[in-house]
Parts: sequence; C-alpha cells; structure tokens
Amino acid sequence: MTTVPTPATAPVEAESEAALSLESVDLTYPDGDRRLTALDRVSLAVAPGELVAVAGPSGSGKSSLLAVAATLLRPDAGRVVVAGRDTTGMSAAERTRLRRGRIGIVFQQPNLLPSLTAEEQLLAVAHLRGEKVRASRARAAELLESVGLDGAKRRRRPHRLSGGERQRVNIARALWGEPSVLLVDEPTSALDHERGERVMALLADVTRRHRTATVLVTHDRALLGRADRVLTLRDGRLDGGPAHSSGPVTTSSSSSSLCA
Ligand SMILES: Nc1ncnc2c1ncn2[C@@H]1O[C@H](COP(=O)(O)OP(=O)(O)OP(=O)(O)O)[C@@H](O)[C@H]1O
Repeated sequence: MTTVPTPATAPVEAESEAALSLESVDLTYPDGDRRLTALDRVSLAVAPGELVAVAGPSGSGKSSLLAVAATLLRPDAGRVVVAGRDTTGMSAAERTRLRRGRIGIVFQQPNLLPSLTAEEQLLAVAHLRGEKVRASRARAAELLESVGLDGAKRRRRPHRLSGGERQRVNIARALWGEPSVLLVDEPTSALDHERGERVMALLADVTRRHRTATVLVTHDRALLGRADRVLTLRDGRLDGGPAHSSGPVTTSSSSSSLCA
C-alpha cells in the first residue's frame, strides 16, 4: 500500500498569505460640493504575525486607513480583503459579523468602563458576545497575564491603573475574539516615551504569539523600531507618492458611502 505524504510546505504557504489586504483603495469625504480625497490608491498586504507601522503627519489619512481596514468605512473604489474574504459586496450586518469574528481594534484612548475591574472589562466583552461568563474567567486571567498584568492588578478598576496598564487591558480586550487582524490607532499618544516603548514591545510580542496581521498608525517615528515594516502616508498616498503639496487633495469624484 502506498501513502501520499502531506507536503511539508503546506502550512508555511498558508501562513504567507495576507490576512489583510487593501487593493488600490480610494476614500473620499464630502467637502461642500466637492469631495476630499483621504486615501488615494492605497495598497497594502499584511501577513499573519507581521507588524506594519504606518506613520504620517496629521491629516495624511492614517485614521481613514484604519477605518477602511476595519470595514467601518466603505471605500469609493478598490477592495478590502480580510482573512480571505472580500468585503466589497458585504451588507452592514455581514461586515459587523466579520469585524466581530476577525478584527481586533485598539483605539487611542482605552475607553474602559470606570466601574469594572480589568478582568471584568474582558468579561463584559464575553457577555456581549453571548459567551458564558463563568467559562470566560480563566481566559480573561490568561489574556491579562499575557499582556503583563499580574493577579492584583487584574482586580483593579481603571482609575487605579497607570496609563500604560490601561492600554494593556485595551490590547487584551481587543484579542478576546482571537482576531486575524489587529488594528491599532496611536496606542502610545497618552504615554511617556518609556511606557510608549513598552507598549510597542508588547504589540510586537502579541503579533508574533497570536499570529495577528497588525497595522499600527502613529505620529511618533521614535517608536517604529519594533515594526517589521514602516510605511509612510502623505496626502492619502502610501509611500513613494509625489510630495507635491502639504495639504489634502480636493477633487470632484463620485460619492463614498459611510457605514455604521
Ligand atoms: N468625517 C470626515 N469628513 C470630512 N473630512 C474628513 C473626515 N474625516 C477626516 N477627514 C479629512 O480627511 C483627511 C484625512 O484625515 P485622517 O483623520 O484620516 O488623518 P490622520 O492622518 O489620521 O490625522 P491625525 O493624525 O490628525 O489624526 C484630513 O484632511 C481630514 O480633515
């Protein structure tokens, strides 16, 4: 009897596929009777376990890029593919499901609920997802430990945690649904340099251990050493675009749609 060996390369090939890709994405906003171009033919592919940092001046389109990647905004043109699924024709409900199952978002401000302990912040997510809270306790403790919060701190409310610790809770919470894609908006803006560096180190570590395709946007070039790739947005163009003006470009293109 002959057996066919499983190709040893199969898992590696699967891993090398992008978990997030933006293909020639345009995004505009209404601007009086014209449209303001926030993203101009932006293409980006991020593999599992890869941390891509996007830097750029204020108004260059960083938050817009994250909103499109998070499927919160629908681009005017181009495709956004998350975990192999093209989001172009999806309804708002389908995008919400995809976001819940595949995308973790770390906002600039942790937005923790003041009356809940660190552990309860994660249990609240479990509750909202319809998961059994009792079964979730061990996982909450494990996730908080993995972002460096010890037992005593896990039982503290946000006002008794430092800014860096609150950001760690924020990151653990974003990982609850085991996302394929982690989108991080200016995570260190409220922190001093040293705490900012530690949060960056944590994000790099989380990206490797959880195999997330991570995109982080920041103003702060000093924090980019931990990223696998650093890209720059200028006037809505990712890297290499002509540096012909310092402000956003205004055009009269067709309408975009903002989604919930
Ligand atoms: N809802 C909106 N309506 C109209 N214009 C918008 C809207 N949101 C952003 N813009 C414009 O789109 C461009 C890109 O904005 P975006 O917030 O993506 O930039 P950013 O790089 O994240 O800026 P910052 O670093 O200051 O947060 C800017 O010119 C901004 O004024």
